[in-house]
Amino acid sequence: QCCWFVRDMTFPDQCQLIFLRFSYQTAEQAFRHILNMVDYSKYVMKPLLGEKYVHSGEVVKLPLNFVRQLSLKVQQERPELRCDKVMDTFSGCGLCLPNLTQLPLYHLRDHRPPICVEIKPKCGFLPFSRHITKECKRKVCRFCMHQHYKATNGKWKRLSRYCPLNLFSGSKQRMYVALKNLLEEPQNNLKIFKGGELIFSCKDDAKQQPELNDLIQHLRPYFPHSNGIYNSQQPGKAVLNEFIQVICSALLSGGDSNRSGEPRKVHLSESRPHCEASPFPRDLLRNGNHGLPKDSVLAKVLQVQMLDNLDIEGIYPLYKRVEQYLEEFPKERNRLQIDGPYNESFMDTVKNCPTEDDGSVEYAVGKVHQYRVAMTAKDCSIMITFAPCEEDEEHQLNLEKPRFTYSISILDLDPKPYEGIPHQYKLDTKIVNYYLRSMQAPPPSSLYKERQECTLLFHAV
Ligand SMILES: O=P(O)(O)O[C@@H]1[C@@H](OP(=O)(O)O)[C@H](OP(=O)(O)O)[C@H](O)[C@H](OP(=O)(O)O)[C@H]1OP(=O)(O)O
Ligand SMILES: Nc1ncnc2c1ncn2[C@@H]1O[C@H](COP(=O)(O)OP(=O)(O)OP(=O)(O)O)[C@@H](O)[C@H]1O
Repeated sequence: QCCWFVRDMTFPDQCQLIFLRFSYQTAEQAFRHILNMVDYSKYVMKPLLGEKYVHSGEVVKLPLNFVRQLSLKVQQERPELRCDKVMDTFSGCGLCLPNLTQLPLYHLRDHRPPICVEIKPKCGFLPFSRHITKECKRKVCRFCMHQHYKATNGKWKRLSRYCPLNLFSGSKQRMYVALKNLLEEPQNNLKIFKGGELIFSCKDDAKQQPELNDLIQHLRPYFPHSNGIYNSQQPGKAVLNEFIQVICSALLSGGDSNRSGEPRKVHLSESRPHCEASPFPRDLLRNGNHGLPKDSVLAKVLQVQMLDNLDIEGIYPLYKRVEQYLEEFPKERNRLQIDGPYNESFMDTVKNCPTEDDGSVEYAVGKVHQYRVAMTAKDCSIMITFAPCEEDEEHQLNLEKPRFTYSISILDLDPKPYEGIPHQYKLDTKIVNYYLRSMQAPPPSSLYKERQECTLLFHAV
């Protein structure tokens, strides 16, 4: 089943679209831009992240009258946070994608529609570049530092306890904590859909808290045995426990097994594996070096994020080298593929960039390309869609009970603009400075949502 799709909304119908919000001088330019996006997804992100996770979509032409009507409808229903965004109603170009909140070929054998969990995990490692000048960047992750800046500038009213390093740790306990923290304070990092309809996300009114009890009611039919067998005092919590475990299993599944049947693990991070801003018992952190299964969606995303091995502090001088060169030789912009095309040759530069700086513009361009690709992976989302399945179905999550069929995709794989690098450099400084300042005067505890006691219950998975 597909639907008309426009950013934060879904419209049940026959097909699915995302409209661009950029404004162009000509429809031709808009068409070329959207084609560029599809090529980037197809020739760069898909080979890096894996065929099975990426859906590149198809550029389509639409009647302008239809686009205008749709734009009016969207504008009325847009969440307040996104009211600064507008749809392109002039070019008539759109991107047609499968509806990832539904399962392909899932015909409602069961009365329970698919549940889809969308996670925007953000950067899952601590930078290890020698170019870093602020020591705190080696100890506290960008997401946790950024929370303080976002709270100060009013993007969010409360701080999130979610830490990407816990999610990407490969440790079930730390992943559990990360997902629990996302449920407590979803911000723009967690959305949940049921049958394609959004049922859980951050509230439009940032002061309001998302309703966990409503979510539990939605999920209860999917985990019927949690209602009584264990934890009979708190069946709601048992439902959430099981739900989190299903998400963890999906995030760790990869289908790649060595001879013993255990998934092969990769240890990607060269930096310390935990963030000092995320309180987690030391003994649990010491308890084994987990790593992620090689083909898991988290390993794929982290691997691409780590193409940023110089950090913005190392990239900015290289960007300036490129800028200086382009000032002298403006026609070289095309040869160096600064604005695409995103094809095999662009991908070659990303993959085969030398490790040592030889002072050339080619080295600088290669590192800048790698950085931009890593930025896409730091801002993408993962969608896990699952539904109850029958015993003999493929792609089952390896849980004793209940059984789910599932599909995992990575979305929002737009190229990040080359011109955005100076902004990234300034933002990095601001984030660090706000963090250091807020550490001198620690934030009032009211900035955090009150902690709810939540028992960790583990099943064999
Ligand atoms: O810079 P960040 O880490 O704040 O990420 C931006 C996101 O903010 P977040 O921190 O996830 O709330 C930001 O998310 P929102 O639109 O604010 O939900 C965008 O994804 C932005 O990308 P773009 O500039 O629209 O292509 C993102 O910008 P990029 O840095 O990825 O270009
Ligand atoms: N193929 C899809 N199927 C179902 N829902 C989707 C699909 N693509 C996107 N969405 C939903 O729409 C939201 C916005 O999509 P997306 O982030 O790709 O748009 P964007 O314009 O690039 O946004 P941003 O400015 O935040 O990067 C996603 O967070 C997701 O909830």
